[in-house]
Amino acid sequence: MSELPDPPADGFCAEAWARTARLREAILKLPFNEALTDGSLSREVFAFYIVQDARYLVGFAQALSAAATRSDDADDAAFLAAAANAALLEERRLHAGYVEEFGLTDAEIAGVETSPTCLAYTSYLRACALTESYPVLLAAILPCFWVYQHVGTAILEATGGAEGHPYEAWIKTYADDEFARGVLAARDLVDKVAANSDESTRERMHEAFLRGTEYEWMFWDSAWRRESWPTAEFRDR
Ligand SMILES: Cc1ncc(CN)c(N)n1
Repeated sequence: MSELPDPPADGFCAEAWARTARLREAILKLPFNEALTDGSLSREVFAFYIVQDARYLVGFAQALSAAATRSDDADDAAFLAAAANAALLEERRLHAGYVEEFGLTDAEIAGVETSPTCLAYTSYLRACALTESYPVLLAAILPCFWVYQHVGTAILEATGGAEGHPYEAWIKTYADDEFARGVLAARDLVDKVAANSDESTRERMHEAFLRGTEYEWMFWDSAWRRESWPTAEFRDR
């Protein structure tokens, strides 16, 4: 691992991270992440997660693109637009590798309904993009970067480098220095925007950061349960 600069010890992000410590601990202890760590996670559950996540990434990239259009700083807009591009191309390429490895057909993927939690999380990000201020939108997006880096790094450490692990590519993507640099850049941007916001906006940013982190917990939990719509049996089509 190369040297990465230390993130600031104070500011919005440090406080948001401290306020969500218990939730993050709970994320690492989720059955999905424990099974991902010890390699026992079934292909069926991981495949379900991959299909949902590919759909999630479209909503995430739309929120990032919306944030890019709302930034009046050219460098920040370029960072957000590049992050949207990376979510749509690089992360979805990772998914495509698993789709090929598992031999999932287009028909099988199309047959998996978008889960209530996946729809709720992407709808939340899209709603923030449409109705919230730029600082609150950025705070809602940040857990998508930061929590994944945290989980990827924790699993890499727990597996002693993930060599030969069944989910090695996934673990290494999110524990990678390049991904960590993106997280640091996102944190710098959020800290800068928060420092220029008033107190009530900063409080709304904390609420959005918490909500995004809660959705991260829910996303892994819903994948573990292969969540479906409890109302599906009442549909007339
Ligand atoms: C649900 C979710 N959250 C975050 C990430 C990392 N971009 C992701 N792939 N999926």
